[in-house]
Amino acid sequence: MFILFLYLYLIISLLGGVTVNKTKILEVKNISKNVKGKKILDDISFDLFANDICGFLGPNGSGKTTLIRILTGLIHPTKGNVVINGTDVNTSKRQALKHVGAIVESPIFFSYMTGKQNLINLARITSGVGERNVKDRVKEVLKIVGLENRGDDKVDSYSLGMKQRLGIAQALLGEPQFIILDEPSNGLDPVGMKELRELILALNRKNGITFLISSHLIKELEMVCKSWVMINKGKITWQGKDTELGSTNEDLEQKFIEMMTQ
Ligand SMILES: Nc1ncnc2c1ncn2[C@@H]1O[C@H](COP(=O)(O)OP(=O)(O)OP(=O)(O)O)[C@@H](O)[C@H]1O
Repeated sequence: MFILFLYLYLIISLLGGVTVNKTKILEVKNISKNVKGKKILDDISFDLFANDICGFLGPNGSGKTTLIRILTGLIHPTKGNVVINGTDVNTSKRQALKHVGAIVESPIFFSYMTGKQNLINLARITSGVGERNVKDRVKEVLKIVGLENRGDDKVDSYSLGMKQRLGIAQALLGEPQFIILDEPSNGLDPVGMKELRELILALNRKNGITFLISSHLIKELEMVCKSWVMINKGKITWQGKDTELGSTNEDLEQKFIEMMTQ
């Protein structure tokens, strides 16, 4: 009898463990956005759980950047709520975004300064890293993104891929649990895309960082993403996990094509 109870206890504990890992990082609840009488987002809802890498896929003009601007508190939704780590972005923006790093559109740097100087200035203004720790943290993030040997060079000598990695270094300054990237590989060559992909996968695996990555390029996302939210004309057309797709990449492409022709 005791063994049976022990067995049941172990099963319940294990199930409990699974539930703990299912921490909700992001809740997008019935978001709509109207601009100048035009409905740009229409009742968008989805959740994102810890340790996921979610591909936010949609054709040009489908509303991806608008939603990301809402998630990062840059604009308000017309209706609905965004909750990050249990805190509403609309009512407590600072708290909600405390452990969120984001690159919305292209990261902006002063090109006449070095990568290191840019990061030091940003860390002082935005990251909440104490002055004594700023230089150490900057050194750390430059190493994580593979720019430790280029930190003393001016940003205008960087390739686009390096600028994008510097953008991720910037997003990492505040030790985020969740990173939002809007079209991160825009304009990158295959080498830059590969480096970015490897960086995202490493940050997810080693540091447990959750990602939401928007793009209109399936090929770019399919090698890193574990779940998907697809939108077209401001509405979700499909959302699900990799495991819900078949074993081939064509399944995802097929979903995207079906979505485009709806
Ligand atoms: N401030 C604005 N005023 C008017 N229209 C806007 C505004 N912001 C966005 N839109 C329109 O909303 C739609 C969605 O734009 P959004 O930039 O969110 O799409 P997207 O999916 O990010 O596109 P892309 O992949 O081309 O970056 C577009 O038709 C765009 O023209």
